[in-house]
Amino acid sequence: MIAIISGASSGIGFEFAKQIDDKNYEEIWLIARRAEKLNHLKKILKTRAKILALDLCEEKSFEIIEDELKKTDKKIGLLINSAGVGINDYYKKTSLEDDLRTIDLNIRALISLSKISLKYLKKNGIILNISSSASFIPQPKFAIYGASKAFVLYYSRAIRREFKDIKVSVLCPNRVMTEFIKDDDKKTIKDLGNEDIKKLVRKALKQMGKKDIISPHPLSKLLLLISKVIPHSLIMKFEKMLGMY
Ligand SMILES: NC(=O)C1=CN([C@@H]2O[C@H](COP(=O)(O)OP(=O)(O)OC[C@H]3O[C@@H](n4cnc5c(N)ncnc54)[C@H](OP(=O)(O)O)[C@@H]3O)[C@@H](O)[C@H]2O)C=CC1
Ligand SMILES: CC(=O)[C@H](N)C(=O)O
Repeated sequence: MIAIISGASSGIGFEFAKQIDDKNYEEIWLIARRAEKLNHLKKILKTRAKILALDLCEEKSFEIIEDELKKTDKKIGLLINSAGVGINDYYKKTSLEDDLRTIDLNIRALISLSKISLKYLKKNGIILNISSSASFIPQPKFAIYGASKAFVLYYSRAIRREFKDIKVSVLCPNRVMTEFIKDDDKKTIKDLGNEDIKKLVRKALKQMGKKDIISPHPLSKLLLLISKVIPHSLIMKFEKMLGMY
């Protein structure tokens, strides 16, 4: 049985790889562009790792992954779609190229990897998609990213209900200090909701498959609740007053 992690070269994907190291997978497949970071991770892991240094914004990467899956006799026990990008800025300031890249990675790559994996997932295998607390309400000054994560949330919840033999969960972290967070983003009110990456991943591994939405941070939980009971227009107005956009 193998585990596949996209976005394994840093941040949340990297932490997942470390924490599943003792979970009896025969192999962990590590996907991201930076081969040197993946090689470093491979050296740390006790489990045999396969490095797939690929750009998931390129179609041919998925052919390569599928070829590898065809070659192995092992089934997938766990697929973690963690690769993701996002630019925290006003829509008029981001380039179209970056906007489309966000969609390509956060949406197209995630559904491509999931679709390819379906045939190779073992009975009761798990797909864990990484969305975000930014998926709960529209995100002025983070519009494309927030919308891409709303896609991941809705898509994951929907397909979970279609499958009998595959478990799908969606993780919605609040804010995690990884390479994702740029220096300019660091000092905001969002700092109040910073997650401990180890704790986040530990909880996700415990709840994946069993729970539909996994949102361990108390602020994430609160935001999810608020997003269900208070009109989004009012929440965004409040965020404006707090200077969040
Ligand atoms: N950090 C945060 O506050 C939060 C993050 N998230 C989500 O968690 C996920 C992981 O983010 P995080 O770990 O924080 O960020 P990082 O920037 O640390 O990790 C992103 C990962 O995606 C990979 N990646 C980026 N572009 C590509 C590409 N074109 N092809 C293949 N891999 C790519 C990167 O590897 P490489 O550069 O080597 O290709 C890296 O491994 C993302 O989906 C993010 O949206 C959700 C909520 C909060
Ligand atoms: C980067 C994230 O996804 C985070 N939840 C945020 O909204 O800052």
